[in-house]
Amino acid sequence: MPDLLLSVLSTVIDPNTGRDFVSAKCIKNLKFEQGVVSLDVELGYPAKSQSAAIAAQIEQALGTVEGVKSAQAQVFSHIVAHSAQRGLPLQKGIKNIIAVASGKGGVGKSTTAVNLALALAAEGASVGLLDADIYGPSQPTMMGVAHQQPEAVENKYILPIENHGIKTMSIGFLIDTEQPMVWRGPMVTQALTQLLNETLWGDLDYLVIDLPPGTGDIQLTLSQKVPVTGAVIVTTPQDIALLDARKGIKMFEKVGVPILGLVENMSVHICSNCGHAEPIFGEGGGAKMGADYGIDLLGQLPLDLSIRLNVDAGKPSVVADPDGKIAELYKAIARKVAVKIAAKSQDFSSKFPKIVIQKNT
Ligand SMILES: Nc1ncnc2c1ncn2[C@@H]1O[C@H](COP(=O)(O)OP(=O)(O)OP(=O)(O)O)[C@@H](O)[C@H]1O
Repeated sequence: MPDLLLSVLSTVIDPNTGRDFVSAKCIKNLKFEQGVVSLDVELGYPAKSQSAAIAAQIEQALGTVEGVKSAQAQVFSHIVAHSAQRGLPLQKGIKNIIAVASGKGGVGKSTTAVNLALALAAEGASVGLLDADIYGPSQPTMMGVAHQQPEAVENKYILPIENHGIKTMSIGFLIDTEQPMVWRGPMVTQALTQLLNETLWGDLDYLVIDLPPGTGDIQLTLSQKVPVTGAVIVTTPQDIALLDARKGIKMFEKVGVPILGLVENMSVHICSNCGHAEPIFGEGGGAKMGADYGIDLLGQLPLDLSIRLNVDAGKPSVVADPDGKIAELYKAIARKVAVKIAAKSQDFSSKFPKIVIQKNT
């Protein structure tokens, strides 16, 4: 019987990965007793909003097998650590780091980063958000923690600020944003490494880093020093933003950080009066760029007043309207990001070449 059950299960396709649950090694503890099948389904990514549907899909397939009276599937997620660029040692307690970047400012990188972090948490993961955007640290406002100060522990560590179910730390808490950029620039890499290392994050499945916009020295150094599992690039459909986004892609390629995909923000404007959709910044740019570079388009967000109002109010769309259309778009992006990470290597060996010094005899 178990063989027959497994062969039926091997025809059931996971809607998130496109693979069947058997070859993806998700099926555990399969039991068959007196006509009752029970099994665990282990997913490598968080998908709380879909676990009931996945269980139903599996139970229904098993229910068609002759001799099966009932089937019960328990769906849960088990998120593991994946290797970072060039075998950089991982951050203690943090399984995966996702960098959110953009080629230029103002394309909605921070809005995407915060909603992505909250969507991963809504899907059941433990998540942290590190705001490294030196030009305009906006996460304290977006997360509704603008006037809070992180507490120091033993004069050595700092506690992240918790709200909406995730832990947030911002470079805005450390640097003086009133200081001219020329002062802040050289300090930022050190301040950021310090923030990453000295924040008591606890155990995290994912840490989302909101990088500063652009592709200058700061970004390059950060993407060399921070062990990143993968990067998400945010762009608007305008040509110029896409040109800048191309520079972002090149930068990550240079330092060996895998690109998880592209988010096209402000894709279309939906008129709040008549519902008419208008592609103000052009159409299809993200998809075309994705195709040119072999990068996936993870999702498209409309230019929607509620997205701005929600982040301004410190309650991003994923928490302000968790079952709404916008939250659904962010959750779908989050699942795609997590699925892509789950498919990555778990080989933690260093990719640096070994240098052997031989003595001449
Ligand atoms: N899809 C959207 N619909 C409507 N408004 C949006 C959308 N995405 C972002 N915004 C708004 O656009 C502005 C810029 O967004 P955000 O701060 O996220 O961009 P950024 O790329 O991180 O900018 P910076 O480079 O300054 O850090 C914000 O006021 C935000 O609320």
